[in-house]
Amino acid sequence: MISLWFHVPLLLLDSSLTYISSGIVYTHYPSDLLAAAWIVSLVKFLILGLVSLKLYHPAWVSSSPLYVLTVCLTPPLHQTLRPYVTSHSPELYSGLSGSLISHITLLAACLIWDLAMPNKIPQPPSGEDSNGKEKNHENFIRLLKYSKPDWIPLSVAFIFMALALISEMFIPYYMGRVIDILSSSYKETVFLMAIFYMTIFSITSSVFVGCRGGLFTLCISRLTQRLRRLLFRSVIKQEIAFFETTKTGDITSRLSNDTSRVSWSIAGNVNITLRTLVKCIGVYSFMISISWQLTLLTFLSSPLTWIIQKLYNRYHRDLVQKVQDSVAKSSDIAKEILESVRTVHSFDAVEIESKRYDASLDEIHQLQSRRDFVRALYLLIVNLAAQVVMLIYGQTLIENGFLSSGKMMSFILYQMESGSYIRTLVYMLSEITHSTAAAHKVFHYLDREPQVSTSGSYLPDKLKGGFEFKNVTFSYPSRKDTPAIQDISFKLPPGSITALVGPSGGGKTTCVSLLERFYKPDSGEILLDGIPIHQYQHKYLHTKVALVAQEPVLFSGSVIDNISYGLDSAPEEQLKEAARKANAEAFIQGMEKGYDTDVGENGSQLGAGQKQRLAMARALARKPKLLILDEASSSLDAETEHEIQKSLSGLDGLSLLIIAHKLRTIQKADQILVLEGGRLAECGKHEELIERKGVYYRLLHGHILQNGE
Ligand SMILES: Nc1ncnc2c1ncn2[C@@H]1O[C@H](COP(=O)(O)OP(=O)(O)OP(=O)(O)O)[C@@H](O)[C@H]1O
Repeated sequence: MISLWFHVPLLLLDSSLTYISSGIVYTHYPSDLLAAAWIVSLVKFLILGLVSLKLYHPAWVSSSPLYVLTVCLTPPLHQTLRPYVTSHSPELYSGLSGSLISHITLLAACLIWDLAMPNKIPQPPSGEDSNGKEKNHENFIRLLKYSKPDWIPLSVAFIFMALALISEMFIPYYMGRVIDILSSSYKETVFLMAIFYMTIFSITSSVFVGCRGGLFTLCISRLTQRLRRLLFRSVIKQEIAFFETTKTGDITSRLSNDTSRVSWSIAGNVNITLRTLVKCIGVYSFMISISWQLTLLTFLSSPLTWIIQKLYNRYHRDLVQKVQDSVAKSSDIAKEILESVRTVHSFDAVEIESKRYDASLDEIHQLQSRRDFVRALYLLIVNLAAQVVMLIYGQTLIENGFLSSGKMMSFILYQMESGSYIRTLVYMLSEITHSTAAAHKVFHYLDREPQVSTSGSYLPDKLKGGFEFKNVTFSYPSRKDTPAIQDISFKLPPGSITALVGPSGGGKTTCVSLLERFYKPDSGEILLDGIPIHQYQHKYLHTKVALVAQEPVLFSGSVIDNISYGLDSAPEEQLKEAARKANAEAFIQGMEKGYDTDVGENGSQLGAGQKQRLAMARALARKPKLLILDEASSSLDAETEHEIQKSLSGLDGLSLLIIAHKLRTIQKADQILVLEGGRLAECGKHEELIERKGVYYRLLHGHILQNGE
């Protein structure tokens, strides 16, 4: 369990280092054993930390630098706390005994931990983790590339950032000078100069900060917009199955939350990280120039801050993820309820649904409160830890005349800033990689290729319009093991009328979806004039096959906008002609603004029959070769239905594929295809099928009994 190759070299190196460095430091600095102990531990940490990285550490030591840090911190911490606990003053450790004590204590602690909680032993990083880090790195580079078009405003922003930092850094320095002037011999000109410089640096830093902030915000919003545009284009072209297996909430959350998160990670977080890094360097230079001893003490507290920050980051990140998930869940619930508001009302479930939404809001609130509480606690601990040690030691330096109170004041101001910079740096370094995890989700959609290819390029000069299903079998992606249709073959000759009938679940809609290329057949082929439909140019095919669904979707906008939907340019006369054929002209002209009347969101200002006729006009406006009417006349009265059929049958070369439950309307069809259980059960004319007394006969018989027709 205990790896000799890890512990023995560390122990030997530790004791030799303690021996040598103690000798040097204590001889040069005999008056303060405590400070010397901390300096020795810092030196040891730097050397041992580097060496330990090269040693293979046992599985139960989660990280070798952490192990070394604990070993190095134990002696000076012991020395610091000793006077308070035992009233003995700090004393010199001999090299080997000091190291042995800390190593043995730590080993014992590890063993007890190991025996008490074997499952909590951290595992060495797996290949998957390092892969993940690599991926994050790649994502980060890719994001940088997306920011390339903004390189000019970004560069200017960085220049403003540097100028703002330089100005900011002089402010605490001049504050200290003011205090020194006030507490020693007061000279008005010197005092006024110090105040003047302070004012100038304050003003310039504010101006530069404003310019920098404005430019960064501009770049962030431009990047967000760029990502959203690309993502939307990529998502919208995916095949229908993608939308069936992916929640809409998931997609909208990628579009709204993740894209802006990603932009922040690149422009925002990189800005903050660089700014903090430069500030850190500047602040520490000023601090060293004031007192190197105090600066060293601050450095020593930095690892502690670092560990606390690391732990906090991990916990905080999980919480933030949970908050995001619960927000997405809550908006999914709201969306679902609002979309089915009619059902909610008709079942009088308003109260139940309101409570369901309330519960989701409560969950968000609880998680957010927990996140804020943890943050407050963490800030308290971190600030206390850093300040106390430094203040005690600073007081000793002032008493011994090594430091003026003004300089101490400047130092405190710098030190307060430095602590927050270190925390920000650690936070940001992990936040950048973490935000690129959001980028990973965005890129996943961005890089996704539609499973149903839209790359066909065949554009015939002339099209007869004969469709054919050849041994087509298909199962939906969500039900791979149950085929929706099996080995179906039939032909739709140009200019013919075909009816698809059959019991519910027989596979009628599936055939239509395959014709529309919403899905790709698992086997078999669908041909148009003898050529597989996937070889035709996507847009061309969709002008030749038009669908009118039972509940057509209209878009907010005018009547004419809806009829011309998806057509790049179509003469107005062609659109009106389509409206006439769909028997829609009379009701359109009866409306206040005629063709310019707004139909409302999803055509809410139209009745069901009007919507169907408008959808039919939209389909006819593209001059299709095959018009699919999926229960498309269910909301029409018999007279309108008859009118439409009459005008459609007059269209040269147009084939009709009618899915109808009203079997009366299809009796004149050239062929009737009966689908049952995903198979083609019967095929023929109405009279032939009646004679056969099969599925169609049973369906018709049942239908007559039901409707009394
Ligand atoms: N999106 C889908 N995902 C998974 N299975 C589906 C999907 N759509 C339909 N199915 C299944 O495929 C089979 C054929 O369904 P289809 O909708 O094509 O039948 P239909 O004859 O049009 O029925 P109806 O007359 O009720 O509309 C059914 O078993 C159905 O449950």
